[in-house]
Amino acid sequence: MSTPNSAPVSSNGESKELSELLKNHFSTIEYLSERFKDELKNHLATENFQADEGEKTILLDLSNEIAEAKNKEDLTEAVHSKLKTFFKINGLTIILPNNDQQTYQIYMFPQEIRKMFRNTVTNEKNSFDYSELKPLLDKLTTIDAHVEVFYDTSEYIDRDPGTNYFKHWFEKGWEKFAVVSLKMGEESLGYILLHFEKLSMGNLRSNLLKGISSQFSVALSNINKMDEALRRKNEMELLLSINTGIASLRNIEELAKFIKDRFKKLLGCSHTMIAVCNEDGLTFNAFLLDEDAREKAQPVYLDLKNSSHIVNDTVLSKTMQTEIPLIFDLEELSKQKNPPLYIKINKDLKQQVLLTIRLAKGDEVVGFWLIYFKNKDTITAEKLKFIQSLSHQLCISVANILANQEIKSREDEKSRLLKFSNAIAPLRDKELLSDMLKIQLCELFNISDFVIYLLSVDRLKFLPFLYDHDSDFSRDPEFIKGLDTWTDLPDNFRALIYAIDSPSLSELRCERIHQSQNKTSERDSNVSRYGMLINLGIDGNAVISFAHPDFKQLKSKEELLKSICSQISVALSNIMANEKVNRQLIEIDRYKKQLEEETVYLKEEIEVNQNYAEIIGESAAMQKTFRLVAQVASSDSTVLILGETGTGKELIARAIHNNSPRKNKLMVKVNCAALPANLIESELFGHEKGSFTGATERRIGKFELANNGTLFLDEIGEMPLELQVKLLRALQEREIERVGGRGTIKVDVRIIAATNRELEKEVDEGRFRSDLYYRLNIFPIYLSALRERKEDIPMLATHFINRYSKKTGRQIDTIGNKAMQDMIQYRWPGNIRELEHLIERSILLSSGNTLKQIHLPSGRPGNISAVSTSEILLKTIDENECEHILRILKYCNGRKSGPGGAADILGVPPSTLNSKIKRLGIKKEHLV
Ligand SMILES: Nc1ncnc2c1ncn2[C@@H]1O[C@H](COP(=O)(O)OP(=O)(O)OP(=O)(O)O)[C@@H](O)[C@H]1O
Repeated sequence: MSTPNSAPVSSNGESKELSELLKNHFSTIEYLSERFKDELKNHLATENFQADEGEKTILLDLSNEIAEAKNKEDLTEAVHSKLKTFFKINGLTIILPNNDQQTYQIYMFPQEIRKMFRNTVTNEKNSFDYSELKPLLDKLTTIDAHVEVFYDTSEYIDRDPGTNYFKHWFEKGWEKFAVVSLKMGEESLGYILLHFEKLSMGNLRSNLLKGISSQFSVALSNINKMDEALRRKNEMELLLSINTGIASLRNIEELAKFIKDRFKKLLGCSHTMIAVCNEDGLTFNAFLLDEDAREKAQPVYLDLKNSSHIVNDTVLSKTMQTEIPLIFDLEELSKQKNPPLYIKINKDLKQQVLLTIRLAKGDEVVGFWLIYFKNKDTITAEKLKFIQSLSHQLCISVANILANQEIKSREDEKSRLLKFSNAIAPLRDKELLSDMLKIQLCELFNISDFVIYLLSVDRLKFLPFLYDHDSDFSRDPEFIKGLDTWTDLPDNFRALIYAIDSPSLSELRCERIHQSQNKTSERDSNVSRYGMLINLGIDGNAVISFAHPDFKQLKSKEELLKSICSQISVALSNIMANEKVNRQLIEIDRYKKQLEEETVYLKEEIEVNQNYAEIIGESAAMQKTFRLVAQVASSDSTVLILGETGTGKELIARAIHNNSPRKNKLMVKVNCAALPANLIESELFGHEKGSFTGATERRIGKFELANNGTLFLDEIGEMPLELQVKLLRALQEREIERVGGRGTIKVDVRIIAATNRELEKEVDEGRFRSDLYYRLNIFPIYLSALRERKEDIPMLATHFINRYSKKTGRQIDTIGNKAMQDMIQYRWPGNIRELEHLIERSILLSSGNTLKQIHLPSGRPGNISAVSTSEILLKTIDENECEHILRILKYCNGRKSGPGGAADILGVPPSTLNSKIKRLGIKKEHLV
């Protein structure tokens, strides 16, 4: 027959074997029953004792009754009735050893006696120490029992303080007792105590007593066997049901419920705990804690669960060495210095005994089962055996659950990694990646903030690359300043970086890089910084630094963190590659735009050069101008060209540029009057993408475009005051800042400015900054109005007739006298531009080879010049200009643009005319 140890029920696959086993048990019980009667008879027949016929009859009679006995109670009743008849005993007690063979139990009383004592004495749980009866039992052993020896009950009263049985007997008047030893071979099965009142003491007739003892012993032995078989059967059944139940458990909660529902009552324990050894083999973690204990011992109890404990204590190290359950006295254990938490908690919970058993798969110790009892007596040898059997089932269940947990956590980890990867893979923008990393890292690791630093190849410098935009340090000016700058690593941080050769979690407790991060950590002293190296392949390395309140918790997720860092590495490499491509695209785009703009300028230049190839003028004023141009051209000096509109300021500016060392670079023109005030800054200095509404792309400004060339600021007098400051700064610093840009850009530009305004007057009236005026007025060139150098008119007229004849395909060789006279008399408020335009127009309207008529404004030649000199002297240039524009507007019926429109006649672009109308305050009503 198998024992629970030799046939542990370990899996469903073995249940067939169990059924077989149970069948065997049943047949054993039946077989034993049948054998019992035969054995008794044989025993009597083979026993070599002298008995008379009467005794034999009694014995056979008893034998029959005993044979009918199904259990110990029946047996007791049978023996009692016979002994009462033959030996006139007053009472009978049967003492049986407990399984430990160390203690005994007054196991059975006949019913009659129980009634007699009104059930004040029972046969339940009344073990007493062997030592109390030792002298008596020793004597019995030596004299082999079957004797007529009477003992005084009174002598044993004091030896039995726990149960007081002897006291009861004595008080009943049973002053003597005799002992009959029950034996099977060498095995002691127990004793029968026969109680007598002194007077009724009779002859014990030892042969008969010996026969009864033998019969009783055989019967008891068989009943014991039957009981054992039954016990094993029950145990097997229980194990089978536990096996079936436990095999289906998939998680800790189910196991906890199973233990509570199935084991606790069975074992009679208060609560249990399962501890699982960690991979290091030196520590364990509470795997399953009984909720009954949890309710009583919060929150210390949770500490037990959330932290690792050392296996090498007095209890668990012993438990580890053996497969049998061990029993510890909690009182004793708690006396040791710094007892483990699981001992302390349970001592406080008033537990008396700790029973431990290891949970092992072969030689591998998976963990421990700790069972707490309030009372030591509840633990019986059967329970110990049973617990040992259960431990195998439990170990399998725990191993299954751990394996499930492992599979689940791997699956979780995989799906987290997948989720993380899906979340960051499509991101090509640093800001978006930073925000996504913050969300993901928070969710996965509960981090407070993070920064990713790129490390230079020599690991001597670092650059903050991605960071948590919500963190305190992201607002720290020191941190912001370092964002675009490679900075030397602090010594302590460098040492740490050198120490990390592969990605692993490191504490950065003393190695914080930025002061602001220190501040964050100091404010919340529970938060420390940690770091991990990120391998970027050919791009070198980076370090992720983050704040976290719990190193242990973080450490437990180190593997996941490593995987995440690998993913981050891919994302960083993508971003860096993307940034590189973007930078190159921007650069290409910039070159493209520059080329486009340069092409436009070159085209203009070709066109303008055709116009400006020849500067006509023989007058003294023009000769003076030519000299000045020659003087200043070769230098880098700023030139200020003054003169009425159309006097040739731009022409002179180009002449200066074309004769300067910068002639192979661009001369870029900015018409300060033609641009809305809010766009001039962007026009001059450029802008970054998104710096203002409409700035959909980054654009370089005229300053950058004119780099190494000349910037011609036409109509400088129209520049708004607020921009004059910025212009002045650019001229002084020789560097500009794009609108919305972060840094400054060095430029090497020669400035030529022009205006038809009297700048000094503008300065006096506060419309022009004096400092800018002085900055510009380094080399002034004044161009006289055409009316002041009328001697140039014939040459200019001839020049323009030639140009426009060719252009229009007309063959005009000469100009009629009248037309020439008209032109000389005319005042030319629009100066040479007006002359040029009138000639072009007149050519178009003429016929024949001679230009006979010049179509002067108002159609009345010379009428404009018919004003008196005194009238002219009393007017300012602005008043004069205002009047002239008004006159032309009226002439054109208010039409400003298009051929024959006011701008066309005045020889200015419509935008210039508009700004002049605005500046001079000309309104529609003035035209009436
Ligand atoms: N001395 C000159 N010889 C030939 N053409 C001239 C001369 N001066 C001016 N022009 C012509 O007159 C026109 C106007 O000249 P320009 O644009 O240089 O004048 P401006 O003073 O800059 O005018 P505004 O102040 O309105 O900008 C141009 O077509 C230019 O070629």
